[in-house]
Amino acid sequence: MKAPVRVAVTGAAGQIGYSLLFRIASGDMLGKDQPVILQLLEITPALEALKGVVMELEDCAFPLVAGITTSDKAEEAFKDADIALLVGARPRGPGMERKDLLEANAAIFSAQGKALNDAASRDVKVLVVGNPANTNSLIAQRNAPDLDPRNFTAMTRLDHNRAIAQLANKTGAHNTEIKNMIIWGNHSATQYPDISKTTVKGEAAPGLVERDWYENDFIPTVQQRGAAIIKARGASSAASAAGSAIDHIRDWVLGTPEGEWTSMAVPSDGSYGIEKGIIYSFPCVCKNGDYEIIQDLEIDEFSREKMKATEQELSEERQAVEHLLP
Ligand SMILES: NC(=O)c1ccc[n+]([C@@H]2O[C@H](COP(=O)([O-])OP(=O)(O)OC[C@H]3O[C@@H](n4cnc5c(N)ncnc54)[C@H](O)[C@@H]3O)[C@@H](O)[C@H]2O)c1
Ligand SMILES: O=C(O)C[C@H](O)C(=O)O
Repeated sequence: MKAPVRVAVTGAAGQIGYSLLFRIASGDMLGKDQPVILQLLEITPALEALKGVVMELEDCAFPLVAGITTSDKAEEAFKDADIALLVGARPRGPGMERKDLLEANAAIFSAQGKALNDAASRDVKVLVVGNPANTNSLIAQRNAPDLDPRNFTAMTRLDHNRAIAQLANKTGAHNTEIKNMIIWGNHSATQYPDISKTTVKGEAAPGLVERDWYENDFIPTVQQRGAAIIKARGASSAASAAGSAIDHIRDWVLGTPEGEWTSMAVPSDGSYGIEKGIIYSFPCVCKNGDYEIIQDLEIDEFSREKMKATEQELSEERQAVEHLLP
């Protein structure tokens, strides 16, 4: 039996939490042979609701759950955490952009960055889901100077999966027959879903769809999918967001499939001329518990412009929270 992995989840009584926890507990994230200890963080008024979620987790009698703790103190929830899923934050409502949440949510991520710095495992892998995810991840990272800055990531896997689903619908292929999608940049309406390197059943995707569909249907649909779900559901995506968080961590820990990449928002190292330090989504491969940005992909003028626009937005977000970046 493997030693249990400590997984901290914030916002554990929220809508994403309600889907995410059960999938982690069932082994979807770290494997069916990997026991987990769930360390759940909520704000004090939500602890009662969290108690109910824990009762349900207990009632599933999951073989892989080696322990569950709850707390309203970040240092307690992050104690020795190997993985931290930072979900707890305010979601947007209709008519809002994700960056409208920056002010409301930024304080959460500076406090949680400090708590991770003080309490988590020195190798903790951090995924920020709470919006605006990329810049919240930057805030947490900069408040955790003793941790590896590369281990602070944000989620664009949902956008990646959405893009695959759109292209699968259009081409009549199955999701699994679509490889090497790319989401560049911010988890926002400026993100750039790029199919220029994507294959569908081994064939280059750009040759299979009309350019007009790609530019005027596919790209805006993926960019606006979060808003479309809020409009239809009256609440932001939850089960699909949880599923993508599972995919992001699973690939990071257990590796991406041979010959394929995924999209992860990670600290830019200057690859593709993107400003160093911002948390920007790149095509990444994962191996041995680490990720690497795919290098040397050819970038045409159309792509360059779109990559720059989303970089620009992230630079502006960074400037807006400068006072929270020690
Ligand atoms: N990156 C993505 O792709 C993606 C996708 C979907 C949602 N989101 C974002 O995820 C976040 C959570 O969404 P949700 O639908 O679960 O929201 P929700 O309101 O249902 O749940 C959020 C939970 O976080 C808790 N919380 C608030 N402040 C906290 C703190 N300081 N510490 C711990 N917990 C805290 C709340 O009490 C609540 O239970 C939102 O910001 C949403 O916009 C991101
Ligand atoms: O769109 C939102 O505000 C929620 C989430 O970021 C999403 O993409 O579904």
